[in-house]
Amino acid sequence: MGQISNRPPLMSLRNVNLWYGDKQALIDVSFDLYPNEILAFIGPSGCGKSTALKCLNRMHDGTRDIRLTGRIEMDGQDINDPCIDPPMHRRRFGWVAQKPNPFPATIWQNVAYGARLHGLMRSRAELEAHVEDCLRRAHLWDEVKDHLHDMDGTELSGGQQQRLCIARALSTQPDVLLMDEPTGSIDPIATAKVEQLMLTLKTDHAIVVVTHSMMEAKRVADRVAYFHLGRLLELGSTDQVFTAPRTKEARRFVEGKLG
Ligand SMILES: Nc1ncnc2c1ncn2[C@@H]1O[C@H](COP(=O)(O)OP(=O)(O)OP(=O)(O)O)[C@@H](O)[C@H]1O
Repeated sequence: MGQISNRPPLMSLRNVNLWYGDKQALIDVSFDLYPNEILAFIGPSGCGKSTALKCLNRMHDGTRDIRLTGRIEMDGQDINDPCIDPPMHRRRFGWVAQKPNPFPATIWQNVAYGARLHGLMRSRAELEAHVEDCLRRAHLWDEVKDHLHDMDGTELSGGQQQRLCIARALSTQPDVLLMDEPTGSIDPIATAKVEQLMLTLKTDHAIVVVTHSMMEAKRVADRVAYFHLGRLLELGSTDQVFTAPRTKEARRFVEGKLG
């Protein structure tokens, strides 16, 4: 499945099937996720990209009428094993949604929340330094440093809000960032900033990004997974999937003939 480094995979999915009630949304999906890579999920609407993303951090837990078979491992351990504590598992992931969704709270509180919830910092001074570090890593510090406590996250521009959400996602010191169309509702300049940020963040995190933008996948992804009607039809280097797709469905999609 297109190993990209000598390091073992951080996550492995094997023969994963998922049903919403009677409807099967994922069919026999297998792939590995490596540390420090950006893996993009592409494919037509409704093909299972977001569903696959949510399997990684067990975001489906608690959703009614869902059934999952197959095996999902992280660091070699079955993530759905009863001995895994779901909140502890979820802490290893940062989630960034399409629409920026900061909490209706100050910029500082938005970023401090995750670290506080999980008791990650030992003192107020450590927490202050951590909030600054997350905001710097999200390329937002210089724009907000004078308004950490007197401005709500919701008062920032759309692009700034999305970088705030990324800073918030970094707060729990995740191994993996899951991004569901992170530039889908921001303007081109803000998009360029978020894409640049993703390329910086992969030095410390694996990133899985769902995108409808072929250009974005080409600009940021190391590997691309093409989903089609619930199946992962093709997985390869970004260059291979875009220049020499192996399946006719992926070829039609990257040529813009299948939406
Ligand atoms: N909570 C749910 N309950 C029932 N069916 C669902 C649910 N979520 C998704 N589905 C269905 O599962 C299939 C896969 O949906 P999913 O959102 O994963 O696709 P996607 O590739 O991310 O789509 P898009 O690109 O439009 O966001 C679709 O047919 C969708 O209607």
